[in-house]
Amino acid sequence: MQGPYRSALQTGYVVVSLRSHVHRHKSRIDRFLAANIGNLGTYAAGRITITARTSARCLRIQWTYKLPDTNPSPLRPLLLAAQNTAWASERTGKHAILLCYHSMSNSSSQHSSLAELRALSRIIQESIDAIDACLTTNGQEFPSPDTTLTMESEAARMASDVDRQCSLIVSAAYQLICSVRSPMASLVSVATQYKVSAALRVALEANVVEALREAGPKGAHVSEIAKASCVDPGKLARILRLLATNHIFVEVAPDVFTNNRISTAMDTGKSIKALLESPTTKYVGTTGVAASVGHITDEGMKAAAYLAETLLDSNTAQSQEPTQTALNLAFRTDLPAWEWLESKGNEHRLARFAIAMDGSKNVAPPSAILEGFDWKGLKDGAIVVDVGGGLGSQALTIAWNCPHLHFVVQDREPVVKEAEKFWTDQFPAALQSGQVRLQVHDFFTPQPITDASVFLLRNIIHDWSDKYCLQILRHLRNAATPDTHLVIVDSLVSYACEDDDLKNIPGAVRPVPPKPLLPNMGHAATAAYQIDIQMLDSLNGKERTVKEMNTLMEQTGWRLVQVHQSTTFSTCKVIGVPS
Ligand SMILES: C[S@@+](CC[C@H](N)C(=O)[O-])C[C@H]1O[C@@H](n2cnc3c(N)ncnc32)[C@H](O)[C@@H]1O
Repeated sequence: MQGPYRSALQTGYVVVSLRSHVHRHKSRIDRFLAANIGNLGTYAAGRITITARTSARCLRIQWTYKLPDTNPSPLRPLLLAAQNTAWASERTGKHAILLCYHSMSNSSSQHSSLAELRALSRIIQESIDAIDACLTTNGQEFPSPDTTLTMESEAARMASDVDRQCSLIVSAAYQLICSVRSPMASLVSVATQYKVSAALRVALEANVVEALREAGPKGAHVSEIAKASCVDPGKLARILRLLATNHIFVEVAPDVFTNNRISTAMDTGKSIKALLESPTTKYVGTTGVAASVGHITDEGMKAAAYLAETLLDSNTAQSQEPTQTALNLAFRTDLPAWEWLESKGNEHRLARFAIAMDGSKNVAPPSAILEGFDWKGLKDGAIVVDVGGGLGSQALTIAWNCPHLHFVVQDREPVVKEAEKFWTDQFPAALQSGQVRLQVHDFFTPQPITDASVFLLRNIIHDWSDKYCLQILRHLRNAATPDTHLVIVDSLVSYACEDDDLKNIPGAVRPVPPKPLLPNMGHAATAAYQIDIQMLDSLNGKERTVKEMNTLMEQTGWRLVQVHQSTTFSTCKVIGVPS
């Protein structure tokens, strides 16, 4: 045994340190591994495979690996293959030095938890390096948190490679926080999160973002900001301080606040004068982000407050009915959420919800609806029915990109009225030419379009319990031709553990994130699980797993043929054909 190996073994580590090309040392490493550790891995100049072992006490391998100039992605196979392995890389010029720690079965728990912290921090570092490489290649800048948000300036973050690395960072960073913060502090932090939500709604309704925009880059004292509403300045300062402490707004001097990138995401773009003159049209003509924040922090949060009462009451615990939800309890109504939204006194909520739904397309890249299904490959004049299409914003994106298709956007009567205004504003020619038709239709009744090429259901299935989804899907199946495709667009939720059962469904398996991240990407995926609870508390609906979608299809005469996975909210696709 040569020097460094022997001394490392004596201290509980094996160190293979190679400062030049790996392949030159292959036979030496293989001999060493065979003699000391067994068949741990094979090496080649451009490719490294590690097989996880449980019998090794502890292995640390350090070697140089020649990287392409810009992209460190060849490191990924190593990451995926090295089960139970925390890893990291540092880029040094054209070479990366990888450190790979193989957990020891007899290592102390204190040591392994520190190794986990290091592993998480390395994932963050590696992802930043990868973002750096992508942006350099694309000639883009990463958007600074201190700048004002525009959709164009988000383009760099939305590029799929960058988006994936950002998700890894979010997942690792939150796991790191939960690992280092005291458990009591973590629980209290989570239990009091609703205070942040409540404060956010105050800032939204008090027109703070718009007041700060008008104040300019130096910001404004809270006594000025408070003039955009009737909120007491002293109380508003406390609201804004809580938000600034959570990186929404910046307190630049005592009681003086400015906008930042996150706060400007809910800028309606309107003047304070216009907002005060016409508060009911606040969200009209906006991106929908402010409307979403309003919807979630108003009826969403109030409904969630009654979740335990609903789930633990034996009268409602097993219910699949949209009239026996936490929202029903919170707002003391017997109406399902859709009818409640349409009832007198809720006009502002209905309008806000429609705009929020339309704006949800901005959370994902605009092209998200176009991915995972071959819209362009549909024949000339093929009919796409956007079932429960809301204003029809998905149909609009497809129509812009596929002028050879025809569309029928169906919804409830009050929504269709809103949709008429939307299309008249956005794409009047499509209405005039008949390329797009708006149709009042209740999807619990027989489907009138019997020659559709596609039935599109975006954010519909998640609104309903199984009992009702079966009715919707059966009506569509009865109206389908043998060539009709069913395209369900929703957020597919994964288990928070590994799931080997998906391998037989094309497209269903998601890339496995590096350990020790959770297999479902943890905090980076949390929005889907939060929306799942929103579906539960307001509709008795749910976000589903691939298997749950498959079961619904099997029971209604559809056969699941393809899944298109995505980590962004409401952009997964489950595609079926008549069975
Ligand atoms: C969550 S929104 C989704 C809207 C649209 N698909 C989208 O992705 O933007 C659900 C839609 O279902 C509609 N809806 C609810 N019940 C319905 C019914 N019985 N028949 C038709 N549409 C209905 C609602 O009015 C609402 O527009």
